[in-house]
Amino acid sequence: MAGLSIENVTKRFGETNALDKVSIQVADGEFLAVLGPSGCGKTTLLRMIAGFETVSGGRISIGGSDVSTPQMNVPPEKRRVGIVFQNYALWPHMSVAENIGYALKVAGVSRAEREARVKAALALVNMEQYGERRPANLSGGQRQRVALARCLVAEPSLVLFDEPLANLDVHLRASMEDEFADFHKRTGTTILYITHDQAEAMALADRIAVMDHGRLMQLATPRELYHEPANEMVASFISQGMVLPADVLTAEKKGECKVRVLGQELVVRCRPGEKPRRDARICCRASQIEAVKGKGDGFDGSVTRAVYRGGAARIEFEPDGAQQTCLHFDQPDPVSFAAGDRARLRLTSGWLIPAAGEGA
Ligand SMILES: Nc1ncnc2c1ncn2[C@@H]1O[C@H](COP(=O)(O)OP(=O)(O)OP(=O)(O)O)[C@@H](O)[C@H]1O
Repeated sequence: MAGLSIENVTKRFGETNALDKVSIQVADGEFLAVLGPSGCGKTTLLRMIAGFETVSGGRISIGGSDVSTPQMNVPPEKRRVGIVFQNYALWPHMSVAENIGYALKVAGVSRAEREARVKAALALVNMEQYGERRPANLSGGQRQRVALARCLVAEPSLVLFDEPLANLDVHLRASMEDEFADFHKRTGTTILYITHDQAEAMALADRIAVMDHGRLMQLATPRELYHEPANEMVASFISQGMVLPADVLTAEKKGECKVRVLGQELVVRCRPGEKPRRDARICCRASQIEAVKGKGDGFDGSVTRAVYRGGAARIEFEPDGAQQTCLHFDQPDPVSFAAGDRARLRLTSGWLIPAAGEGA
């Protein structure tokens, strides 16, 4: 297996900057997810790593050797990059074993070696007993495992997953997530996993690269993305974080500072070196909002929506004088809030979003 280095990569399609100076280092054996909304450049990045697309600027190297620069492009078949697509593209008239061994056959690998490698690849995805089956007689999850085995048989230096679970139903997705995680643990394969599903990325990846409009917004562990988003996009994209205007009142001390938000003063976590400033933003989570009884510290407003979801209700709330701001939190049973109710809320904590330009 090998590491992957993406350095300052830019891709232009006419006027469109599909990727803009993206840099991502994937360590040998790491599982890295690339996450972002539709059109953020995920597929373009994957196609460039695989060699199907040239780079306009920057450099891509695999295992320390350059494979893409504006001057040269190592062809896909010479990169030893495996790809698992969302549509498995298995040959229906071939058995599972034939599907997996086909590329080896075309490459002139002897029958004995082919059989041994197909058997080993089937074992890697826990499909030893299915070699003689036709793809039509497999479940969606099993087909995806065959597609993975077919990619592994070529002994790739890294494996790219292109939204591999997008076609599966919810239950199967969950069990395939477990299988992929297990597979990664067993084999130590370097994996770059493209998805727009953040739950999937969080469940699987060591680190996640969040992209938006062709730019890398933040590259961090799932926990860090959730607790310490580097900018407003990541704060609101990951787990529906709420972004609220704030004034920073005190300088950072022991990773915290005092802010004023919606008229309430509170202490939030922050990066080292933060200084008092106006027009800042904090990110807060549903679990950091609570109802206040009486006239304690907090802010008044109206409940705009209460949706019961079994065991708890999601309450949406508009603070007085802040029409653009919608807060949401969960109220466990017994649910008392209803649309139209007046209420007083307070924030219990939050994260001060670094000022623009402070980097990911
Ligand atoms: N061949 C092309 N010619 C022109 N523009 C392109 C081409 N391929 C991609 N783009 C543009 O580049 C941007 C990034 O597209 P890309 O397909 O990489 O996004 P994505 O994140 O994979 O989106 P999705 O999740 O919807 O597949 C988009 O604005 C897209 O319209």
